[in-house]
Amino acid sequence: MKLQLAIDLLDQKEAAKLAQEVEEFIDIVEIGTPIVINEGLSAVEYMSKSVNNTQVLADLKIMDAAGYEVNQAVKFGADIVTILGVAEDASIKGAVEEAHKHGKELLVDMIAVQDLEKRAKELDALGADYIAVHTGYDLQAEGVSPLESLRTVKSVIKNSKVAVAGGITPETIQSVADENPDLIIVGGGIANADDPVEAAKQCRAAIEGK
Ligand SMILES: O=C(CO)[C@H](O)[C@H](O)COP(=O)(O)O
Repeated sequence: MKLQLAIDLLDQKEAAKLAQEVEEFIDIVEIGTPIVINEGLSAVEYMSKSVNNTQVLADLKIMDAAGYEVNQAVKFGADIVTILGVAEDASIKGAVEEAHKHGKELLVDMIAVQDLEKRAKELDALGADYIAVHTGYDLQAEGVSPLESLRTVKSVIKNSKVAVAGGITPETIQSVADENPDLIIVGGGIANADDPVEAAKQCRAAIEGK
C-alpha cells in the first residue's frame, strides 16, 4: 500500500518545501489541480526537480485531448497523470497509450461517475493503472465519505490498482487502510495540519505493513 500527499493550496515553491519535509513518509507527491491552474506545468517540473525518491503525480483531471495532455505532463516530469473517469473511452485509450509509451502511469479519477461498478469494469479493461474513488471537496462538505465507493470498485476490478481520496486525515486513515486499497491519497489532512511532518508520520504508520 502506498501513500500519496496531495498538495492543492500552496504555490510551487511552498509545495516543494512541504514535499521535502515529509518525503521520507510518502511514496507519491501530487501537484494538485489548483496549483496547475494557477502556475501551469512548470509547478510539476519544479516538484520533480525538488524530490529524490518520490514519484510525482500531475492532477490534471484530463477530459479531452488526452494523449497530448499526458505527453505534456510527462515532458514536465510527471510519473503519473490523472484523467477523469467520465471522459470518453477514446480519451482514456489515448491517455493510457501515451503514458505507457513513456513508461509512466495513468490514474483515473472516478469523481462524478454515476455507475461506479460499470465504469470501473470498463476502465479496468481499458488498461488504467489506478482507478481512484474520490469524494471531492464539494461533496465532502455534505459529509460524504469515499469508503463505500472503495468497496464497490475493489470488488469488480481485476487488473488496475485501486486508490482512494477525499477528506482522509491521520485520525481516519486507519479505517481506510483496513479496506486494503493500493494507494491512499491524503491532501488537507497532512498539508493543512498544525504539524504536517507529524501528520505524515502518523499516516505512514497507519499503512505500514499493509
Ligand atoms: O483532487 C482533490 C480535490 O479535487 C484533492 O487533491 C483530493 O481530494 C485530496 O485532498 P483531500 O484529502 O484534502 O480531500
